[in-house]
Amino acid sequence: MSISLERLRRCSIAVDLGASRTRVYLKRTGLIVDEPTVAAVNTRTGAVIAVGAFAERMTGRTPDHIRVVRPVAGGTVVDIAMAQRMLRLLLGNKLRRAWRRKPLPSAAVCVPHDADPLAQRAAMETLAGLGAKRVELVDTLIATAVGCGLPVERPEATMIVVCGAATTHVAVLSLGSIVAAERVPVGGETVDHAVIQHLRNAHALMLPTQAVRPLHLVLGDTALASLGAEVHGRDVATGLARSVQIDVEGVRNAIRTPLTGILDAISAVLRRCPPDLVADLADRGIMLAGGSAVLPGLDTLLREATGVPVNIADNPGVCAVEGLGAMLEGKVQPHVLSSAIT
Ligand SMILES: Nc1ncnc2c1ncn2[C@@H]1O[C@H](COP(=O)(O)OP(=O)(O)OP(=O)(O)O)[C@@H](O)[C@H]1O
Repeated sequence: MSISLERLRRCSIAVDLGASRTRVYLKRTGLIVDEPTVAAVNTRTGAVIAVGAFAERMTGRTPDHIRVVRPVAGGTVVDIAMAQRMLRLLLGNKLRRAWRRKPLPSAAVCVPHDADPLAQRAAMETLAGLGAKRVELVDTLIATAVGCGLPVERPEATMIVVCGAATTHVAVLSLGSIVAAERVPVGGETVDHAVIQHLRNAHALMLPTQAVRPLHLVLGDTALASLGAEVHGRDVATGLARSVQIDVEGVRNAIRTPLTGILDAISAVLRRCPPDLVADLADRGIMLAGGSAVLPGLDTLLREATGVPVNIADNPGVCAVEGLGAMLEGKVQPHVLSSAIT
């Protein structure tokens, strides 16, 4: 995936279509959309009745004729038509105004490092269907590294761990390009399922998916965690509503188990790197990005297992689209990404 920085500067919007959230950056304006990648459809009429946060709130609470769908899975657009309808509604007037200013615009879109030609094509068609005359594809890892403000242009190793909803990417970058990268199917959703499974086994309680995030917030705050937390769900046996006081340590362990997959990916990447680059990482450490970077205990787990410093990016969820935005605005010097972007 090699594209020209000059062509990127001609793009008017940058899009990051994630399995969990969709982010859009409009040139000279900034981030204009940061919403869940969700649409609610009336199956009788085929009409999209809600998108984004409103549609996400409907999950698990809809009557038979309303279906909540996610057009992106694992970083790949799986339903192009639905992704276009969702984007159109999320952008609304903002898109029309931008399109009016520049009638033949180009758009840039992030795609996973290992996206196959079909996945790349799906991302291009999604944006082309919105009226973009040219669509530039940029590796999500490069965009995220730029968005985190990492000195990727230097001849020394930088390790980035991008922990999203469905997947985590681990990569070592040097001289503006990716030396080694690995993807594991572990992310925020995997952790949510592990927590739900734990409460089912330990407390015979079925927890709604939307109740997991408040639990993460409690676990991430030592003072709140020491007070414990009460969760509401459905009793597995009786089917009735029930509340339980959770065992904080048990939930923490449940979260830690799937996260060990990320450690395996880090080891695999390090094994493929030349020794000089691995030595650099002892000082520079690991940069954690992606929405799940703030999962309680992830940074500590990585720090303890690798023995190197681990930093969480500021606004970890939006690093990719902000990095892409910086390329559109011409804030990235050509020498910075000389080998990844020609
Ligand atoms: N405060 C938080 N605590 C725990 N998890 C969080 C928090 N904020 C976001 N997440 C998790 O981050 C994930 C979303 O991350 P991100 O926005 O990077 O996803 P994405 O880019 O759509 O996913 P992918 O990269 O897999 O396509 C969700 O699974 C969500 O549960």
